[in-house]
Amino acid sequence: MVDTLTELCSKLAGLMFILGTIQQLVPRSFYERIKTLWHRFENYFYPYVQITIDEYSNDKRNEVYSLIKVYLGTKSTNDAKYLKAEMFKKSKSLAVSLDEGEEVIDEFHGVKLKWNSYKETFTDNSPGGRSQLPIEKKCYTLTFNKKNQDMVTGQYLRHVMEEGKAIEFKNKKQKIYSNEEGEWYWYGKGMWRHINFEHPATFDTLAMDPTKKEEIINDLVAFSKGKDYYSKVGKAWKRGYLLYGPPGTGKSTMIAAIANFLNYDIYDLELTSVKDNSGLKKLLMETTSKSIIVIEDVDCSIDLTGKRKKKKKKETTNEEEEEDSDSTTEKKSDKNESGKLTLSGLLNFIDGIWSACGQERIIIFTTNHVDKLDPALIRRGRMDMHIEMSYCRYEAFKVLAKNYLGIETHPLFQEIQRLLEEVDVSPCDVAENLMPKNASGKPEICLENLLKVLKKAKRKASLNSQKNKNSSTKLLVKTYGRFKKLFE
Ligand SMILES: Nc1ncnc2c1ncn2[C@@H]1O[C@H](COP(=O)(O)OP(=O)(O)OP(=O)(O)O)[C@@H](O)[C@H]1O
Repeated sequence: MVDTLTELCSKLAGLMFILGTIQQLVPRSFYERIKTLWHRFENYFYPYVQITIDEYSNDKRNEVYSLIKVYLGTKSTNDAKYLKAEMFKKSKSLAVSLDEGEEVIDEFHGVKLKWNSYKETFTDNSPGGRSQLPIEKKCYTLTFNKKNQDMVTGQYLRHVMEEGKAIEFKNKKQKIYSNEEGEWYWYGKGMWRHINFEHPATFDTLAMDPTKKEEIINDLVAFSKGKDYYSKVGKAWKRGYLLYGPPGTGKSTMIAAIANFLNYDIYDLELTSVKDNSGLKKLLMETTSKSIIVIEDVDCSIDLTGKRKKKKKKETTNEEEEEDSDSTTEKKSDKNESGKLTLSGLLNFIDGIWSACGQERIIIFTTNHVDKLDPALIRRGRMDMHIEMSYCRYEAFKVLAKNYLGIETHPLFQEIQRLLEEVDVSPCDVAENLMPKNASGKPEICLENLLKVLKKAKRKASLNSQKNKNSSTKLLVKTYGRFKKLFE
Protein backbone atom coordinates (compact mmCIF):
# COMPACT_ATOMS: atom_id res chain seq x y z
CA MET A 1 0.00 0.00 0.00
CA VAL A 2 2.75 2.42 0.99
CA ASP A 3 4.64 1.41 -2.18
CA THR A 4 1.60 2.21 -4.35
CA LEU A 5 1.19 5.62 -2.71
CA THR A 6 4.86 6.43 -3.15
CA GLU A 7 4.62 5.43 -6.81
CA LEU A 8 1.49 7.61 -7.31
CA CYS A 9 3.15 10.60 -5.68
CA SER A 10 6.25 10.30 -7.83
CA LYS A 11 4.05 10.04 -10.97
CA LEU A 12 2.12 13.19 -9.99
CA ALA A 13 5.35 15.03 -9.30
CA GLY A 14 6.54 13.95 -12.76
CA LEU A 15 3.31 15.24 -14.36
CA MET A 16 3.62 18.59 -12.61
CA PHE A 17 7.20 18.83 -13.80
CA ILE A 18 6.15 18.08 -17.39
CA LEU A 19 3.33 20.71 -17.23
CA GLY A 20 5.76 23.26 -15.80
CA THR A 21 8.25 22.48 -18.56
CA ILE A 22 5.53 22.74 -21.26
CA GLN A 23 4.59 26.18 -19.88
CA GLN A 24 8.22 27.29 -20.29
CA LEU A 25 8.82 25.70 -23.70
CA VAL A 26 5.65 26.42 -25.69
CA PRO A 27 4.61 29.93 -26.73
CA ARG A 28 2.31 31.67 -24.26
CA SER A 29 -0.66 31.92 -26.69
CA PHE A 30 -0.45 28.20 -27.35
CA TYR A 31 -0.33 27.51 -23.61
CA GLU A 32 -3.41 29.72 -23.00
CA ARG A 33 -5.26 27.85 -25.75
CA ILE A 34 -4.49 24.50 -24.09
CA LYS A 35 -5.65 25.92 -20.76
CA THR A 36 -8.99 27.06 -22.23
CA LEU A 37 -9.54 23.69 -23.85
CA TRP A 38 -8.72 22.02 -20.57
CA HIS A 39 -11.30 24.17 -18.70
CA ARG A 40 -13.95 23.29 -21.32
CA PHE A 41 -13.12 19.64 -20.93
CA GLU A 42 -13.25 20.02 -17.14
CA ASN A 43 -16.59 21.93 -17.29
CA TYR A 44 -18.08 19.21 -19.45
CA PHE A 45 -17.33 16.50 -16.94
CA TYR A 46 -17.46 18.61 -13.75
CA PRO A 47 -19.71 21.67 -14.33
CA TYR A 48 -19.66 22.82 -10.71
CA VAL A 49 -18.46 25.92 -8.90
CA GLN A 50 -17.37 26.00 -5.30
CA ILE A 51 -17.40 29.02 -2.99
CA THR A 52 -15.46 28.85 0.28
CA ILE A 53 -16.44 30.93 3.29
CA ASP A 54 -13.80 31.02 6.04
CA GLU A 55 -14.59 31.50 9.71
CA TYR A 56 -12.01 34.29 9.95
CA SER A 57 -11.18 36.91 7.41
CA ASN A 58 -8.22 39.27 8.02
CA ASP A 59 -7.97 37.99 11.60
CA LYS A 60 -11.57 39.05 12.30
CA ARG A 61 -14.52 36.76 12.70
CA ASN A 62 -16.35 36.64 9.40
CA GLU A 63 -19.95 37.75 9.90
CA VAL A 64 -21.00 35.93 6.72
CA TYR A 65 -19.70 32.65 8.19
CA SER A 66 -21.72 33.23 11.40
CA LEU A 67 -24.93 33.92 9.46
CA ILE A 68 -24.44 30.82 7.28
CA LYS A 69 -23.90 28.77 10.44
CA VAL A 70 -27.20 30.01 11.86
CA TYR A 71 -29.00 29.43 8.54
CA LEU A 72 -27.65 25.90 8.09
CA GLY A 73 -28.66 25.10 11.67
CA THR A 74 -32.29 25.20 10.52
CA LYS A 75 -31.63 23.21 7.33
CA SER A 76 -29.36 20.56 8.73
CA THR A 77 -31.79 18.62 10.88
CA ASN A 78 -33.19 16.62 7.96
CA ASP A 79 -30.00 15.71 6.11
CA ALA A 80 -26.99 15.72 8.38
CA LYS A 81 -26.37 12.97 10.90
CA TYR A 82 -23.90 14.85 13.10
CA LEU A 83 -24.98 18.17 14.52
CA LYS A 84 -23.61 20.39 17.26
CA ALA A 85 -25.65 22.14 19.90
CA GLU A 86 -24.08 25.24 21.42
CA MET A 87 -25.25 27.80 23.93
CA PHE A 88 -24.18 31.25 22.85
CA LYS A 89 -23.88 34.11 25.31
CA LYS A 90 -26.18 36.32 23.27
CA SER A 91 -28.71 33.63 22.40
CA LYS A 92 -31.69 32.64 24.55
CA SER A 93 -31.91 29.11 23.17
CA LEU A 94 -29.54 26.33 22.11
CA ALA A 95 -28.16 26.88 18.62
CA VAL A 96 -27.89 23.79 16.43
CA SER A 97 -25.21 23.79 13.73
CA LEU A 98 -23.61 21.43 11.26
CA ASP A 99 -20.72 19.36 12.62
CA GLU A 100 -17.45 19.34 10.70
CA GLY A 101 -17.37 16.94 7.76
CA GLU A 102 -21.16 17.05 7.40
CA GLU A 103 -23.09 17.86 4.25
CA VAL A 104 -26.47 19.51 3.67
CA ILE A 105 -28.42 19.84 0.43
CA ASP A 106 -30.47 23.02 0.22
CA GLU A 107 -32.96 23.92 -2.47
CA PHE A 108 -33.76 27.40 -3.73
CA HIS A 109 -36.16 28.14 -6.61
CA GLY A 110 -35.83 24.50 -7.72
CA VAL A 111 -32.00 24.60 -7.75
CA LYS A 112 -30.04 22.16 -5.57
CA LEU A 113 -27.09 23.52 -3.62
CA LYS A 114 -24.61 21.56 -1.53
CA TRP A 115 -23.13 22.89 1.70
CA ASN A 116 -20.16 21.21 3.41
CA SER A 117 -18.58 22.03 6.72
CA TYR A 118 -14.80 21.56 7.14
CA LYS A 119 -12.25 21.91 9.87
CA GLU A 120 -8.51 21.88 9.30
CA THR A 121 -6.04 21.70 12.18
CA PHE A 122 -2.41 22.73 11.67
CA THR A 123 0.56 24.14 13.54
CA ASP A 124 2.12 27.42 12.52
CA ASN A 125 5.82 26.54 12.48
CA SER A 126 6.94 29.51 10.43
CA PRO A 127 9.48 31.89 12.00
CA GLY A 128 7.41 34.38 13.92
CA GLY A 129 4.51 31.89 13.85
CA ARG A 130 2.00 32.62 16.54
CA SER A 131 2.43 29.48 18.65
CA GLN A 132 3.26 25.85 18.58
CA LEU A 133 -0.30 25.02 19.60
CA PRO A 134 -2.55 23.56 16.90
CA ILE A 135 -4.59 26.17 15.03
CA GLU A 136 -8.10 25.37 13.83
CA LYS A 137 -9.37 26.71 10.57
CA LYS A 138 -13.06 26.22 9.84
CA CYS A 139 -14.94 26.94 6.67
CA TYR A 140 -18.10 26.19 4.70
CA THR A 141 -18.10 25.38 1.03
CA LEU A 142 -21.06 25.90 -1.26
CA THR A 143 -21.12 23.82 -4.44
CA PHE A 144 -23.56 24.38 -7.28
CA ASN A 145 -23.89 24.05 -11.03
CA LYS A 146 -22.06 26.76 -12.93
CA LYS A 147 -25.14 27.63 -14.97
CA ASN A 148 -26.81 28.94 -11.76
CA GLN A 149 -23.88 31.09 -10.70
CA ASP A 150 -25.64 34.47 -11.11
CA MET A 151 -28.71 33.35 -9.21
CA VAL A 152 -26.63 31.80 -6.39
CA THR A 153 -24.22 34.70 -5.88
CA GLY A 154 -27.08 37.17 -6.10
CA GLN A 155 -30.49 36.03 -4.87
CA TYR A 156 -29.56 32.87 -2.99
CA LEU A 157 -26.72 34.25 -0.87
CA ARG A 158 -28.81 37.35 -0.10
CA HIS A 159 -31.61 35.03 1.02
CA VAL A 160 -29.19 33.08 3.25
CA MET A 161 -27.94 36.31 4.87
CA GLU A 162 -31.46 37.66 5.47
CA GLU A 163 -32.72 34.37 6.90
CA GLY A 164 -29.62 34.09 9.10
CA LYS A 165 -30.16 37.60 10.44
CA ALA A 166 -33.86 36.93 11.10
CA ILE A 167 -33.08 33.71 13.03
CA GLU A 168 -30.29 35.44 14.95
CA PHE A 169 -32.69 38.28 15.87
CA LYS A 170 -35.39 35.84 16.99
CA ASN A 171 -32.95 33.98 19.22
CA LYS A 172 -31.08 36.92 20.66
CA LYS A 173 -31.31 37.72 24.35
CA GLN A 174 -33.08 41.01 24.92
CA LYS A 175 -31.32 43.69 26.91
CA ILE A 176 -32.40 46.60 28.99
CA TYR A 177 -30.08 49.61 29.02
CA SER A 178 -29.87 52.40 31.55
CA ASN A 179 -28.02 55.72 31.52
CA GLU A 180 -27.94 55.96 35.31
CA GLU A 181 -24.52 55.80 36.95
CA GLY A 182 -23.44 52.14 36.83
CA GLU A 183 -24.26 49.68 39.54
CA TRP A 184 -22.10 46.56 39.76
CA TYR A 185 -24.62 44.36 37.98
CA TRP A 186 -24.84 46.52 34.86
CA TYR A 187 -22.45 45.70 32.02
CA GLY A 188 -20.95 47.64 29.17
CA LYS A 189 -18.95 50.70 28.30
CA GLY A 190 -20.03 54.04 26.91
CA MET A 191 -23.02 56.01 28.09
CA TRP A 192 -25.39 53.07 28.48
CA ARG A 193 -25.09 50.07 30.82
CA HIS A 194 -27.12 46.94 30.26
CA ILE A 195 -28.38 43.69 31.75
CA ASN A 196 -30.47 40.93 30.23
CA PHE A 197 -34.16 41.72 29.98
CA GLU A 198 -36.29 38.84 31.19
CA HIS A 199 -39.72 40.32 31.96
CA PRO A 200 -42.51 37.75 31.52
CA ALA A 201 -45.25 40.23 30.50
CA THR A 202 -46.99 39.60 27.19
CA PHE A 203 -50.11 40.97 25.53
CA ASP A 204 -51.89 37.80 26.67
CA THR A 205 -51.22 38.59 30.32
CA LEU A 206 -51.91 42.32 29.98
CA ALA A 207 -55.30 43.23 31.40
CA MET A 208 -57.05 45.87 29.34
CA ASP A 209 -59.94 46.43 26.97
CA PRO A 210 -59.56 43.75 24.24
CA THR A 211 -60.45 46.13 21.38
CA LYS A 212 -57.83 48.64 22.52
CA LYS A 213 -55.30 45.85 22.92
CA GLU A 214 -55.90 44.61 19.39
CA GLU A 215 -55.57 48.11 18.01
CA ILE A 216 -52.16 48.47 19.67
CA ILE A 217 -50.98 45.06 18.44
CA ASN A 218 -52.03 45.92 14.86
CA ASP A 219 -50.23 49.23 15.08
CA LEU A 220 -47.04 47.53 16.28
CA VAL A 221 -47.20 44.91 13.52
CA ALA A 222 -47.72 47.61 10.87
CA PHE A 223 -44.78 49.55 12.29
CA SER A 224 -42.39 46.60 12.40
CA LYS A 225 -43.21 45.70 8.79
CA GLY A 226 -43.22 49.30 7.63
CA LYS A 227 -39.66 49.70 6.31
CA ASP A 228 -40.75 50.25 2.69
CA TYR A 229 -43.73 52.39 3.68
CA TYR A 230 -41.65 54.78 5.81
CA SER A 231 -39.06 55.12 3.10
CA LYS A 232 -41.80 55.71 0.48
CA VAL A 233 -43.37 58.55 2.44
CA GLY A 234 -39.96 59.97 3.42
CA LYS A 235 -40.37 59.59 7.19
CA ALA A 236 -37.81 58.29 9.68
CA TRP A 237 -38.77 54.74 10.67
CA LYS A 238 -39.85 55.44 14.25
CA ARG A 239 -43.05 55.70 16.25
CA GLY A 240 -44.03 57.39 19.50
CA TYR A 241 -46.45 56.07 22.11
CA LEU A 242 -47.76 58.04 25.07
CA LEU A 243 -49.03 55.84 27.91
CA TYR A 244 -51.03 57.73 30.48
CA GLY A 245 -53.23 56.82 33.39
CA PRO A 246 -53.33 56.48 37.18
CA PRO A 247 -50.61 54.55 39.08
CA GLY A 248 -50.77 50.76 38.86
CA THR A 249 -52.76 50.56 35.64
CA GLY A 250 -50.03 48.71 33.74
CA LYS A 251 -48.00 51.33 31.89
CA SER A 252 -44.64 49.69 32.69
CA THR A 253 -46.17 46.25 32.09
CA MET A 254 -47.33 47.42 28.66
CA ILE A 255 -43.75 48.50 27.79
CA ALA A 256 -42.45 45.05 28.72
CA ALA A 257 -45.23 43.42 26.65
CA ILE A 258 -44.34 45.58 23.62
CA ALA A 259 -40.63 44.75 23.98
CA ASN A 260 -41.38 41.03 24.21
CA PHE A 261 -43.82 41.16 21.31
CA LEU A 262 -41.30 42.82 18.97
CA ASN A 263 -38.19 41.27 20.55
CA TYR A 264 -36.69 44.77 20.88
CA ASP A 265 -34.17 45.99 23.45
CA ILE A 266 -35.21 48.68 25.91
CA TYR A 267 -33.31 51.90 26.60
CA ASP A 268 -34.63 53.24 29.89
CA LEU A 269 -33.72 56.91 29.69
CA GLU A 270 -33.45 58.68 33.04
CA LEU A 271 -33.66 62.36 32.14
CA THR A 272 -32.50 63.54 35.57
CA SER A 273 -29.13 61.90 34.86
CA VAL A 274 -28.69 63.79 31.59
CA LYS A 275 -26.53 66.88 31.96
CA ASP A 276 -27.56 68.85 28.91
CA ASN A 277 -28.94 68.72 25.37
CA SER A 278 -25.68 67.52 23.87
CA GLY A 279 -25.56 64.71 26.44
CA LEU A 280 -29.03 63.69 25.29
CA LYS A 281 -27.91 63.70 21.66
CA LYS A 282 -24.91 61.50 22.50
CA LEU A 283 -27.17 59.03 24.29
CA LEU A 284 -29.41 58.88 21.24
CA MET A 285 -26.46 58.19 18.98
CA GLU A 286 -25.45 55.24 21.12
CA THR A 287 -28.81 53.48 20.83
CA THR A 288 -29.31 50.72 18.30
CA SER A 289 -32.08 49.95 15.84
CA LYS A 290 -34.95 47.63 16.80
CA SER A 291 -35.23 49.20 20.21
CA ILE A 292 -37.60 51.07 22.50
CA ILE A 293 -36.50 54.28 24.18
CA VAL A 294 -38.54 54.79 27.34
CA ILE A 295 -38.94 57.89 29.46
CA GLU A 296 -41.05 56.95 32.46
CA ASP A 297 -42.97 59.61 34.40
CA VAL A 298 -41.89 62.21 31.89
CA ASP A 299 -43.79 64.91 33.80
CA CYS A 300 -41.56 64.39 36.86
CA SER A 301 -38.25 64.11 35.01
CA ILE A 302 -37.45 67.75 34.30
CA ASP A 303 -39.42 70.96 34.34
CA LEU A 304 -40.76 70.82 30.84
CA THR A 305 -43.66 73.15 31.40
CA GLY A 306 -42.16 76.02 33.39
CA LYS A 307 -41.37 78.29 30.50
CA ARG A 308 -44.61 77.72 28.73
CA LYS A 309 -46.50 78.57 31.92
CA LYS A 310 -44.52 81.79 32.37
CA LYS A 311 -45.13 82.65 28.76
CA LYS A 312 -48.83 82.05 29.19
CA LYS A 313 -48.96 84.60 32.02
CA LYS A 314 -47.34 87.23 29.81
CA GLU A 315 -49.47 86.48 26.84
CA THR A 316 -52.88 86.44 28.40
CA THR A 317 -54.19 88.55 25.58
CA ASN A 318 -53.24 86.28 22.74
CA GLU A 319 -54.13 82.72 23.54
CA GLU A 320 -54.52 81.58 19.97
CA GLU A 321 -51.00 82.57 19.11
CA GLU A 322 -49.85 80.57 22.09
CA GLU A 323 -51.45 77.41 20.71
CA ASP A 324 -50.06 77.89 17.21
CA SER A 325 -46.58 78.61 18.42
CA ASP A 326 -46.18 74.95 19.43
CA SER A 327 -42.54 73.97 19.56
CA THR A 328 -41.17 76.76 17.42
CA THR A 329 -41.43 79.47 20.04
CA GLU A 330 -40.33 77.01 22.67
CA LYS A 331 -37.28 76.17 20.68
CA LYS A 332 -36.46 79.85 20.18
CA SER A 333 -36.99 80.69 23.83
CA ASP A 334 -34.53 78.15 25.17
CA LYS A 335 -32.08 78.12 22.31
CA ASN A 336 -29.59 80.13 24.32
CA GLU A 337 -29.69 77.89 27.34
CA SER A 338 -26.53 75.95 26.67
CA GLY A 339 -25.31 73.56 29.36
CA LYS A 340 -28.90 72.60 30.23
CA LEU A 341 -31.40 69.98 29.29
CA THR A 342 -34.36 71.80 27.83
CA LEU A 343 -37.70 71.05 26.22
CA SER A 344 -36.24 71.97 22.85
CA GLY A 345 -33.45 69.40 23.41
CA LEU A 346 -36.06 66.76 24.16
CA LEU A 347 -38.16 67.70 21.12
CA ASN A 348 -35.08 67.40 18.93
CA PHE A 349 -34.31 64.07 20.54
CA ILE A 350 -37.71 62.77 19.50
CA ASP A 351 -37.99 64.03 15.98
CA GLY A 352 -35.12 66.32 15.12
CA ILE A 353 -32.69 65.52 12.35
CA TRP A 354 -30.60 63.40 14.73
CA SER A 355 -33.48 61.16 15.61
CA ALA A 356 -33.08 59.45 12.23
CA CYS A 357 -29.58 58.18 13.07
CA GLY A 358 -30.99 54.69 13.72
CA GLN A 359 -33.91 52.80 12.28
CA GLU A 360 -36.93 50.94 13.59
CA ARG A 361 -37.19 52.66 16.93
CA ILE A 362 -40.09 53.26 19.26
CA ILE A 363 -40.19 56.07 21.80
CA ILE A 364 -42.51 55.68 24.79
CA PHE A 365 -43.42 58.28 27.39
CA THR A 366 -45.40 57.37 30.48
CA THR A 367 -47.16 59.77 32.79
CA ASN A 368 -49.76 59.83 35.52
CA HIS A 369 -50.66 63.44 34.66
CA VAL A 370 -51.08 63.90 30.95
CA ASP A 371 -52.46 67.42 31.50
CA LYS A 372 -49.12 68.51 32.96
CA LEU A 373 -47.26 67.84 29.73
CA ASP A 374 -46.45 70.47 27.19
CA PRO A 375 -48.73 70.02 24.13
CA ALA A 376 -45.68 70.29 21.85
CA LEU A 377 -44.17 67.24 23.47
CA ILE A 378 -47.11 64.96 22.87
CA ARG A 379 -48.60 66.27 19.66
CA ARG A 380 -49.36 63.66 16.96
CA GLY A 381 -46.27 63.00 14.91
CA ARG A 382 -44.15 63.01 18.06
CA MET A 383 -46.36 60.76 20.14
CA ASP A 384 -48.30 59.05 17.35
CA MET A 385 -50.57 57.00 19.58
CA HIS A 386 -52.01 58.16 22.90
CA ILE A 387 -52.96 55.14 25.01
CA GLU A 388 -54.99 55.57 28.14
CA MET A 389 -54.34 52.87 30.75
CA SER A 390 -57.41 52.99 32.91
CA TYR A 391 -59.00 51.40 35.95
CA CYS A 392 -59.83 47.71 35.97
CA ARG A 393 -63.18 46.86 34.36
CA TYR A 394 -64.72 43.43 33.85
CA GLU A 395 -62.85 42.47 30.64
CA ALA A 396 -59.50 43.31 32.23
CA PHE A 397 -60.50 41.46 35.41
CA LYS A 398 -61.20 38.29 33.38
CA VAL A 399 -57.62 38.38 32.03
CA LEU A 400 -56.24 38.75 35.56
CA ALA A 401 -58.44 35.94 36.91
CA LYS A 402 -57.16 33.68 34.15
CA ASN A 403 -53.53 34.68 34.79
CA TYR A 404 -53.61 34.47 38.56
CA LEU A 405 -56.21 31.80 39.29
CA GLY A 406 -56.42 29.89 36.04
CA ILE A 407 -60.21 30.29 35.88
CA GLU A 408 -62.43 31.75 33.17
CA THR A 409 -65.73 31.70 34.99
CA HIS A 410 -67.04 31.50 38.56
CA PRO A 411 -70.37 32.21 40.30
CA LEU A 412 -68.79 35.23 42.06
CA PHE A 413 -67.84 36.85 38.73
CA GLN A 414 -71.28 38.45 38.35
CA GLU A 415 -71.09 40.42 41.58
CA ILE A 416 -67.50 41.39 40.87
CA GLN A 417 -68.55 42.64 37.41
CA ARG A 418 -71.28 44.84 38.93
CA LEU A 419 -68.89 46.36 41.47
CA LEU A 420 -66.10 46.92 38.93
CA GLU A 421 -68.47 49.08 36.88
CA GLU A 422 -69.17 51.23 39.95
CA VAL A 423 -65.76 51.67 41.58
CA ASP A 424 -62.35 52.70 40.28
CA VAL A 425 -59.63 50.23 41.30
CA SER A 426 -56.35 49.76 39.48
CA PRO A 427 -55.46 46.40 37.85
CA CYS A 428 -52.50 46.39 40.26
CA ASP A 429 -54.87 46.33 43.28
CA VAL A 430 -57.06 43.67 41.68
CA ALA A 431 -54.01 41.54 40.84
CA GLU A 432 -52.71 41.86 44.39
CA ASN A 433 -55.99 40.43 45.76
CA LEU A 434 -56.13 37.63 43.23
CA MET A 435 -52.71 36.36 44.19
CA PRO A 436 -53.13 33.28 46.42
CA LYS A 437 -51.61 34.02 49.81
CA ASN A 438 -50.49 30.45 50.37
CA ALA A 439 -49.76 27.36 48.27
CA SER A 440 -53.24 25.87 48.80
CA GLY A 441 -54.97 29.19 48.06
CA LYS A 442 -58.37 28.40 46.55
CA PRO A 443 -59.87 30.70 43.87
CA GLU A 444 -63.00 31.30 46.04
CA ILE A 445 -60.90 32.74 48.88
CA CYS A 446 -59.10 35.12 46.49
CA LEU A 447 -62.35 36.20 44.82
CA GLU A 448 -64.03 36.76 48.19
CA ASN A 449 -61.04 38.87 49.29
CA LEU A 450 -61.40 40.91 46.13
CA LEU A 451 -65.14 41.34 46.75
CA LYS A 452 -64.39 42.68 50.25
CA VAL A 453 -61.91 45.20 48.82
CA LEU A 454 -64.37 46.31 46.12
CA LYS A 455 -67.19 46.75 48.63
CA LYS A 456 -64.89 48.77 50.90
CA ALA A 457 -63.83 50.92 47.95
CA LYS A 458 -67.48 51.50 47.07
CA ARG A 459 -68.29 52.58 50.63
CA LYS A 460 -65.31 54.93 50.64
CA ALA A 461 -66.31 56.39 47.30
CA SER A 462 -69.89 57.06 48.41
CA LEU A 463 -68.64 58.61 51.69
CA ASN A 464 -66.32 60.88 49.70
CA SER A 465 -69.07 61.92 47.35
CA GLN A 466 -71.33 62.60 50.34
CA LYS A 467 -68.56 64.72 51.90
CA ASN A 468 -68.12 66.61 48.63
CA LYS A 469 -71.85 67.18 48.39
CA ASN A 470 -71.94 68.52 51.96
CA SER A 471 -69.04 70.86 51.43
CA SER A 472 -70.60 72.17 48.19
CA THR A 473 -73.87 72.77 50.00
CA LYS A 474 -71.99 74.57 52.82
CA LEU A 475 -70.20 76.73 50.23
CA LEU A 476 -73.46 77.50 48.54
CA VAL A 477 -75.11 78.50 51.84
CA LYS A 478 -72.07 80.65 52.75
CA THR A 479 -72.10 82.44 49.40
CA TYR A 480 -75.85 82.96 49.64
CA GLY A 481 -75.38 84.44 53.14
CA ARG A 482 -72.72 86.89 51.85
CA PHE A 483 -74.89 88.00 48.95
CA LYS A 484 -77.86 88.38 51.27
CA LYS A 485 -75.81 90.62 53.60
CA LEU A 486 -74.67 92.73 50.64
CA PHE A 487 -78.21 93.48 49.58
CA GLU A 488 -79.59 94.06 53.05
N1 LIG B 1 -53.09 46.16 33.01
C1 LIG B 1 -52.41 45.27 33.74
N2 LIG B 1 -52.32 43.99 33.33
C2 LIG B 1 -51.65 43.08 34.05
N3 LIG B 1 -51.03 43.38 35.21
C3 LIG B 1 -51.09 44.64 35.65
C4 LIG B 1 -51.77 45.64 34.93
N4 LIG B 1 -51.67 46.79 35.61
C5 LIG B 1 -50.94 46.54 36.69
N5 LIG B 1 -50.59 45.26 36.75
C6 LIG B 1 -49.81 44.61 37.80
O1 LIG B 1 -49.50 45.63 38.74
C7 LIG B 1 -48.10 45.85 38.87
C8 LIG B 1 -47.79 47.34 38.71
O2 LIG B 1 -48.12 47.75 37.39
P1 LIG B 1 -47.26 48.75 36.53
O3 LIG B 1 -45.95 49.04 37.19
O4 LIG B 1 -47.21 48.27 35.14
O5 LIG B 1 -48.16 50.04 36.61
P2 LIG B 1 -47.84 51.52 36.17
O6 LIG B 1 -49.08 52.05 35.52
O7 LIG B 1 -46.60 51.58 35.41
O8 LIG B 1 -47.65 52.23 37.57
P3 LIG B 1 -46.90 53.62 37.91
O9 LIG B 1 -47.64 54.71 37.20
O10 LIG B 1 -47.04 53.72 39.39
O11 LIG B 1 -45.49 53.46 37.45
C9 LIG B 1 -47.44 45.06 37.77
O12 LIG B 1 -46.34 44.37 38.28
C10 LIG B 1 -48.48 44.07 37.30
O13 LIG B 1 -48.29 42.84 37.92
